[in-house]
Amino acid sequence: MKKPTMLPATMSEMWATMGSTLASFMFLWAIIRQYCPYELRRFFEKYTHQLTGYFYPYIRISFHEFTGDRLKCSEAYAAVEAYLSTNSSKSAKRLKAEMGKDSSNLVLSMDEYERVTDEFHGVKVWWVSSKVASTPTRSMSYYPEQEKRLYKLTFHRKYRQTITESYLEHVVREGKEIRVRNRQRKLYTNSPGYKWPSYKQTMWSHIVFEHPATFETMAMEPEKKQEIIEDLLTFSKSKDFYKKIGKAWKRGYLLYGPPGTGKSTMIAAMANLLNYDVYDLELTAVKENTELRKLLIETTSKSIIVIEDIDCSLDLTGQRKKKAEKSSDDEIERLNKEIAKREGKEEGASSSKVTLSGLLNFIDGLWSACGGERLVVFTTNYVEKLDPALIRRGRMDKHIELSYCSFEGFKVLAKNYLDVEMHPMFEAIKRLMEKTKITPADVAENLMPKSPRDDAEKCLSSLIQALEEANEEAEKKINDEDLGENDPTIEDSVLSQVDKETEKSS
Ligand SMILES: Nc1ncnc2c1ncn2[C@@H]1O[C@H](COP(=O)(O)OP(=O)(O)OP(=O)(O)O)[C@@H](O)[C@H]1O
Ligand SMILES: [Mg+2]
Repeated sequence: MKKPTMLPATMSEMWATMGSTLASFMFLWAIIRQYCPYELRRFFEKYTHQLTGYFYPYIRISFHEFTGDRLKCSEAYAAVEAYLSTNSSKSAKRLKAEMGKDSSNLVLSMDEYERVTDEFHGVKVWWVSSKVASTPTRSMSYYPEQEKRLYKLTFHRKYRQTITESYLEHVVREGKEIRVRNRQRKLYTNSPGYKWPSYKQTMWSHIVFEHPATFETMAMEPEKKQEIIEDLLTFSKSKDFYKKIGKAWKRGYLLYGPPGTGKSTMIAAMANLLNYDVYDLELTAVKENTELRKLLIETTSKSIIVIEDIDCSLDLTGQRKKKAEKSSDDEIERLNKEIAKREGKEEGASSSKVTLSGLLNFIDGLWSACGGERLVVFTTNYVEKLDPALIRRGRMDKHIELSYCSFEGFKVLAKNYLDVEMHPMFEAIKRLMEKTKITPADVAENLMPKSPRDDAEKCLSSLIQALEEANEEAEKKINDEDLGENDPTIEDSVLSQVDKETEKSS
């Protein structure tokens, strides 16, 4: 017969014994930690882990924020973060709030060291967000300790298969969808003030990308516009095709043309069409090739990497030119160097050591394949100055010329700026445009109403006036050139002007 009164006594005795055993063990462990040599401690730790693993029926999976020695933000971590942002906001008690897409909604996610439970097909799991201090690797040992964030997933070992085979896939899939839904597109730039590797977690700084340009608002020939749109859309849907042909999923565009013809505007329109982020790479702020590679690795998928005015960014021009191929460009360069010398700047004083081969590697080297789904866009005003190696197909797959405004282009601008599709003044504008070069930027400026009283007619006549002036100026220039060709006094006057300015400033 059972003695019911005995049970509580036995239980309490048992707890008491267990408590004191635990306390003794912890005391012993504290002594071991303090006095034992490192190897012996490792030995104890190893066997303690094995022992707890034997009795403790739970499995834990960690999702670290960075993979590959802090090289890249882990996609799994980002997916888990997004998944938990929706699923934890109902149950977590401490939440973080961030702005969501279009700055119109707040996105909540669990705060550090917060714990939430989730259920999947009747299986209960626990998620904890945590932080660990990471000791810097030997190469980075002069940098202070950094914190690494991670999520830990805990579940009973009998559900190992369900969790690893179905639940994790479900988390990543949903997380990615949520990320796309909440994503605010970003405009990144590499800030020149930081040294690599910096205390910051990433080499890019960003703001929300909010440029309103679209292909609809761009002034260019309709067929050319359609061709570019189709090219971009085909690229974005060709994941399997690129895999089949064994090519990294990326495409290079070279946009060239005079200033104010819409190169930068087109990049914004591309980003808006494809819903991509933009990485505006300031090449002159990059110290060396390794830094360039690091920047590349940190870019994410679905993005456009932009290098504007590539001819000005680096001395990439003429490196492979033969000496015999001297052109008038070389003459201009010589003049520029002379001016720089007189202004007290040393020749080639640029602090950037990025080389042409470093840049070529950036575009299509082995590292360029990481990330996938990316456009690389170069812009230049002087396409003929670029090294052919840089712009050959495969690197810059599509060359797009943006040129002076055509009548078709003007009609798009007139519709955008004035809501006018037909007007009797169009005929005169068409005639003038056929013989005068005017950039879309200049047309746009003239069509812009300058006061509330400015109507379509006022703006159109201002454009006609601008066109007539440009026409006169062009004719005058031609006449002057005929008269003063190869005038050596021009060079002298430029240099003496610089001399005067340098004297003044000193
Ligand atoms: N093709 C175009 N369609 C519509 N607007 C244009 C176009 N080209 C220029 N613009 C207008 O002119 C302004 C300047 O254009 P943008 O900055 O794109 O020129 P760019 O070719 O990048 O010049 P740069 O070579 O000097 O960088 C833009 O703000 C835009 O409003
Ligand atoms: Mg530009």
